[in-house]
Amino acid sequence: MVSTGSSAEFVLASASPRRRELLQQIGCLFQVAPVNLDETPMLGELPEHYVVRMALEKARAGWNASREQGKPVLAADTTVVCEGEIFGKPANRDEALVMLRRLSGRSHQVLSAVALCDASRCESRLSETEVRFRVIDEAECQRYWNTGEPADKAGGYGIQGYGAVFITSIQGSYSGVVGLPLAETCDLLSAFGLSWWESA
Ligand SMILES: Cc1cn([C@H]2C[C@H](O)[C@@H](COP(=O)(O)OP(=O)(O)OP(=O)(O)O)O2)c(=O)[nH]c1=O
Repeated sequence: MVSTGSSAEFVLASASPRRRELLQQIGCLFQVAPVNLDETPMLGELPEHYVVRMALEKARAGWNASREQGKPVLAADTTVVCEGEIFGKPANRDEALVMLRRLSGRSHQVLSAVALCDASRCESRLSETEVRFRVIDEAECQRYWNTGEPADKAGGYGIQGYGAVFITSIQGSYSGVVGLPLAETCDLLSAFGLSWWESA
């Protein structure tokens, strides 16, 4: 449950409703305090490096903003990788349509990193999932944009929404594609002595 005050075991440094819902799904007690960072990849940065760096930077920024509470801070980053190229959240309709056309009829990877920081350390875990799209035609790309779903999602689609109709196979972590890989997240929480469904 999202809790306020002393019952929260950690802080989630994220504005993503998906990350909140996934943590609620496994019974975590946490509070939410989003951070705002520049998410531009560095020139030539490898996708794996980028996504882990972003998750660690968000968790560190969250820790710095709330350190007086002394609670560990969890953060995550999700990116779509198509033919080696990083697809973040589309800036506008045209960018979303370019992404959807590129994803059509081929496989891509979804990388999700989760990071946890406290006073003494910051650690991260990385999840990689292979997702295959069927062919999507131009009219479908445009109709999909009009649903409003692509705008705030890496790669311009949501597996948990209408976007599911494009997906013919997935190998890896469903929760990782949605934005927070739960097996890796629980491993990280355990490493810091934090619980999940025991608190439900
Ligand atoms: C591929 C995919 C991404 N997404 C979302 C998860 C993330 O919220 C978003 C990727 O952007 P992120 O930059 O990882 O996260 P965010 O900006 O939404 O939130 P914050 O940085 O505050 O934690 O895309 C889905 O919801 N479904 C999907 O199928």
